[in-house]
Amino acid sequence: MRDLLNVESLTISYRTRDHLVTALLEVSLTLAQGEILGIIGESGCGKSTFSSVIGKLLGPAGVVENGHITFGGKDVLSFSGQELRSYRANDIAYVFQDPMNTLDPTKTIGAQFRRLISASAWRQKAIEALAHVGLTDWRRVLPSYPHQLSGGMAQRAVIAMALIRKPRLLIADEPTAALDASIRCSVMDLLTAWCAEIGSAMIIISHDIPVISNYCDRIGVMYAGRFVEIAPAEDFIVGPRHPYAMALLASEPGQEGEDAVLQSLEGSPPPSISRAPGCAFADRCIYRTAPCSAGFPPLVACGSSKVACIRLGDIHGEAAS
Ligand SMILES: Nc1ncnc2c1ncn2[C@@H]1O[C@H](COP(=O)(O)OP(=O)(O)OP(=O)(O)O)[C@@H](O)[C@H]1O
Repeated sequence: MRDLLNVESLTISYRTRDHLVTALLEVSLTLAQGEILGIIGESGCGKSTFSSVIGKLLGPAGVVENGHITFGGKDVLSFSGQELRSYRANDIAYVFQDPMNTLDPTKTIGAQFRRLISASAWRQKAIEALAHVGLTDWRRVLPSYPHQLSGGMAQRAVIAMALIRKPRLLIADEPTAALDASIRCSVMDLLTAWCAEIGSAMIIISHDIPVISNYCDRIGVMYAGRFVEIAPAEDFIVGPRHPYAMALLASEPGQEGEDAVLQSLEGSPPPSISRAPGCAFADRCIYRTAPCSAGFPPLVACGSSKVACIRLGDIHGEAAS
């Protein structure tokens, strides 16, 4: 499969009143056309920064200190004016956690579709898009204001608006976290089915590991501003390699051992992302040794995965290739 997105050595900070706060450190990743990548990691590890910068949506405090992003071979960070507008309108789309923050509360759903589609056939296209996400009662939905819809209906309308222009990449940041548990699967089903139909790649950010493992081709685990493991979903779910990924998975309900006791992930991520040498997870890692503090391990191939840990051979009895 051809590459759609290429992120190379990306380092990003936020400017605060008196200093720079690091958010991403030397992050590299490739996404193929049509591929679904899930990103997991505790709060503050850089997931939202990573997803925002792909759309050049960092905001005025964000500083790209280093690195490149190419999308379809074009240099995203150099986009401005019409080129940036066209990229955001046609190539990528976002679905965020809370549909009420995405939709304009002062306009009906119909008016919001009309703003998106300039063609005179906007109504028919909107009806078809709503049907795609299971909202067949368009006579009710189109004249409704967002607050007149349930959370699930509003998120389906957001998905319809995101996919109606057939983006090449959809970024879904916690797309079902604000929805009732009973409809999460159906919303994920329709989101991924529609992306597959139009050949759109997806990046799904979620704290929900079962969701990520069910729907994604690959899983990227972030810790303190870096990817520490990137693995095919089916390999990851049966055997994560990085100690942080192992601990994350072991702390998931359903992963209790024979004693029926769920392991907890001790400690918490660093309050701010440090650029000091050494593995950022070492403080919490049961496998740490003195060399872990010497320099950050790069992501290296390990079977079909990439893992950033110098203790891989000792932990799993296998050498990184
Ligand atoms: N506007 C900002 N100004 C200063 N620091 C910021 C800003 N936005 C994010 N950060 C910092 O950048 C780092 C990465 O944050 P980011 O929001 O990308 O993480 P995240 O993994 O998405 O977290 P969450 O799961 O809570 O959304 C954190 O240390 C965070 O405090």
